[in-house]
Amino acid sequence: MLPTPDTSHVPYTRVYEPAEDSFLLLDTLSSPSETAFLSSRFSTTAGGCAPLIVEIGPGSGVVIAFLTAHAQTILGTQHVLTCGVDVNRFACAATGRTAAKAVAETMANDDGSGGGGGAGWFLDAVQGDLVAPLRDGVVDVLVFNPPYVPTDELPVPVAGGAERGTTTTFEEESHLLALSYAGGRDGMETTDRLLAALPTALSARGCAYVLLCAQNRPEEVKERIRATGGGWKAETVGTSGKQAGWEKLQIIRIWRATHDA
Ligand SMILES: C[S@@+](CC[C@H](N)C(=O)[O-])C[C@H]1O[C@@H](n2cnc3c(N)ncnc32)[C@H](O)[C@@H]1O
Repeated sequence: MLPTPDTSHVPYTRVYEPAEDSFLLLDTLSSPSETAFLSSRFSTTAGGCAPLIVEIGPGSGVVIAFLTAHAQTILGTQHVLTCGVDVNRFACAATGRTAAKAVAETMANDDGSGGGGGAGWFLDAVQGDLVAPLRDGVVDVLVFNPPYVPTDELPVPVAGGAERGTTTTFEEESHLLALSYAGGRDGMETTDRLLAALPTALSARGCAYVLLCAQNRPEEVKERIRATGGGWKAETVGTSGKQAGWEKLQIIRIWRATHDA
C-alpha cells in the first residue's frame, strides 16, 4: 500500500479534513484497474508530453500530493505536472505544504538511481472557481471530490474583503467549511457545473474522476454524460459504504472513447 501524505499541519477549522471520501479516491486511483488505465494513456511508452493532473478542490491536498508523490506507480511515469484549484485560500496554502512534504518523503526513499523515487512535479495550488483559472483543453487527469451533500442553499464564495486576510472569525471558518460540503439541490449544483465544463477543460486524451454520493443519483448522472454523444463514457470505478445493496459513495471515471486503445 502506498503511504498516505502527512496532513498534520493543516488547520482543520478552515480546511476539509481527509475523510472516507478522500481515502476512497486514494484507494481508487492506486487500484490495479486505474493504474492500468492511466499508465496505458500516460506512461512514457504511451508517448505524448508530460501529463497535467489537476485536482479541483484539493482541500488539505491529500489526494493531489498522493498522485504527485506516487506518479511513477500510478501513471507509469514520473514526468507528470500537478496542480490544484480551490475557492478556499487556506486550502491552497495547505495543499502546497502537503505536496512538498509528500514529494520529499518519496525522494528520501529514492533507491539512488537519481530518479527522485518516482515523484512528479507539483506546480502550485491557486484560488479560483473550478476550471476557470485554466486554459481550455490542457487537463489530462482531473480529480474532484466536490461539495456533494444536498442542502437548501449553496454558500457563495466571497471575493476579496474578509476572505483575503490571514485571520478568520468563527463565522468565516464556518463559511469555509460549508463550501467544502454543501452541494445545493441534490448535492449536485457545483458538480453539474464541473461536468458541463469537462469537454472544454480536458485534453483529447483527458479523463476525470468525480466522487458522487447516493443522493446525487449516480446512475442518472452517468446516463446523462453518455447521452451527450461525442463518445463520452462514464463508469463507476470505486465504491465504499455499501449498505443494503446501494453504495454510499462512488467514484466515476469520465473519458472519451475515441482515445481508447
Ligand atoms: C469535500 S472537500 C474535498 C477536499 C479534498 N479533495 C479531499 O478529498 O479531502 C471539497 C473541496 O472543494 C472546494 N470547493 C468547493 N467549491 C469549489 C469551487 N467552486 N471551485 C474550487 N474548489 C471548490 C472546497 O473548498 C473543498 O476544499
